[in-house]
Amino acid sequence: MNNKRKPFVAGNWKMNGNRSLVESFVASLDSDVAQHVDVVICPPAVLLSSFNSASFSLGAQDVSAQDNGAHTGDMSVDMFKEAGCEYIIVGHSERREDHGESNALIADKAKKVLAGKLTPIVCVGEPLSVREAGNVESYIAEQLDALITALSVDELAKCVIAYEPIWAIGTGKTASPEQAQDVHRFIREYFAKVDEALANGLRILYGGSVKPDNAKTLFAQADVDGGLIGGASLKVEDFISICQAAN
Ligand SMILES: O=C(CO)COP(=O)(O)O
Repeated sequence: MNNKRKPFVAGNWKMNGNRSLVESFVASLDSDVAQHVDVVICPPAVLLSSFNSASFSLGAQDVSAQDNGAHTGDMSVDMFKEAGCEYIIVGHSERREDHGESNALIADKAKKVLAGKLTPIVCVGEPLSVREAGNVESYIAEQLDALITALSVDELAKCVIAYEPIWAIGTGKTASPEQAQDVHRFIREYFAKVDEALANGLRILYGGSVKPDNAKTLFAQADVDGGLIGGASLKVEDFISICQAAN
């Protein structure tokens, strides 16, 4: 963690949670937790309207790349904005896998989110086979290239990047702090080739089996600016300890 960049912790509830979980978060997550950390909860879209708290921000888990129209089941940036979202996750590996989302589509989505003046949290990360073959950097570079091609330097500077190795998501196999730092450094250096100031200011989150007992060492890495938390963001005490670890 670098003290020039404000720490950031986002909880991605995925397809989990209900109104009673929302209530426990609103009751327990007070503004002390979010004093020095940007705290975001990304619940399923239907739960967004149940949140009423000024202590943390809201995010969506995905968005359409279209403005409106005949796209059954999709939701637009404007809709999420009206529902109180400040952030939208795009390119999560589960969206890439379950819905065949391409790097180009994800870059379009990020551009649309920025046009609506919200912040995209853009996910990248490799499957185990790519890591075992020693191709992590070229794989991540290809994911970043689509974004760098579609967005201006000013737009890129407004993004948050999340590195989520697929083999670490929901598996309990967290990347070691060194593995996380190696890829985070690579990502920052890759952006530095575009623009140094952009790279220095960019917040890069780690995601993949972050828990209260490993958060502190992960967040202590120089290029890890916080986390994107799945399973542990469904337990309010665990999520609070992870936010505290980022403080
Ligand atoms: O995919 C993730 C967050 O977006 C990480 O999930 P887990 O924390 O459950 O591994």
